[in-house]
Amino acid sequence: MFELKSGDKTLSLSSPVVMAIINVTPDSFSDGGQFSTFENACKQVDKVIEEGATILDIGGESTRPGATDVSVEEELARVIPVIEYAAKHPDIWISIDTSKPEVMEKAVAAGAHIINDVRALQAPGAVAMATNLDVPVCLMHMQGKPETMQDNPSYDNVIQQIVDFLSLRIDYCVAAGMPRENIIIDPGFGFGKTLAHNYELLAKLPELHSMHLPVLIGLSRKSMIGDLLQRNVDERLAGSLAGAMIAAQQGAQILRVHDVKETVDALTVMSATMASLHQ
Ligand SMILES: Nc1nc2[nH]c(SCCc3ccc(S(N)(=O)=O)cc3)nc2c(=O)[nH]1
Repeated sequence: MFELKSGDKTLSLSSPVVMAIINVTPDSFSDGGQFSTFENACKQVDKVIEEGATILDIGGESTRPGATDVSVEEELARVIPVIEYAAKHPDIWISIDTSKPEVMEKAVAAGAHIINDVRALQAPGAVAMATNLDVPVCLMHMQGKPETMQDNPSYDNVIQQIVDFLSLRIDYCVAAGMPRENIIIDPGFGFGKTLAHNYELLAKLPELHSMHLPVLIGLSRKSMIGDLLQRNVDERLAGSLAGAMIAAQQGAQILRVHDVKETVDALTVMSATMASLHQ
């Protein structure tokens, strides 16, 4: 099965792992920026580690629909102190959610093990930087850009176009010298997709396995849950857990979530069930 290697660490992905969302942004869509202060972010780090998170995804730039860009300096000022704090925990894996090469470089120097780029390393210098850093990289599909991606998402064949985009990005990265084993793929729920596109994507996740790479998915508390259930962002736990379990059943290896404790419990029930098949 798949495993991630970063420095002298190895993470087995033989069963799904939980990636905890740590937003260090004042305008995060889900937590109303409550973690915009260093202290709150560190409290959240401690909480999700206690709850069983395997990876922390630390982000200083909100990429929710309508979000605007943040400067390199501002992004660094937000994320570096939190990465340094989290890196004190020996066993936790740390992912930096960024598209900027400078942030990637300083985040890895501060202790990050994985790069998570919602723009699939399309920024100038990003492929070279990620290749030189030689850490696992998540390449995600987004149609358009956060400011406008939800204005009118349209596809002829959503899953095929996502597979084609990711294949192109993978080929480009490998051609630049990145080991294919460093790559994680992600269809980008909510990044330029309608409600129908998101559910078709969830249903057809197995089609991503043709790429023989680990799959990361992030649907936690997103509009595909909220719009379907007509629920506010703080009432989307049950829907998010249902989506996470469907994704795990469909073979996703990394689940990016807000609600760690609940997702870990749900995954434990699922993994126990699957384990019984191998006895
Ligand atoms: N690899 C990876 N990284 C991620 N980082 C984020 S931040 C979420 C931004 C957002 C919020 C809300 C909606 S919506 N309109 O669907 O509710 C869309 C995007 N997400 C992901 C994801 O999925 N993968």
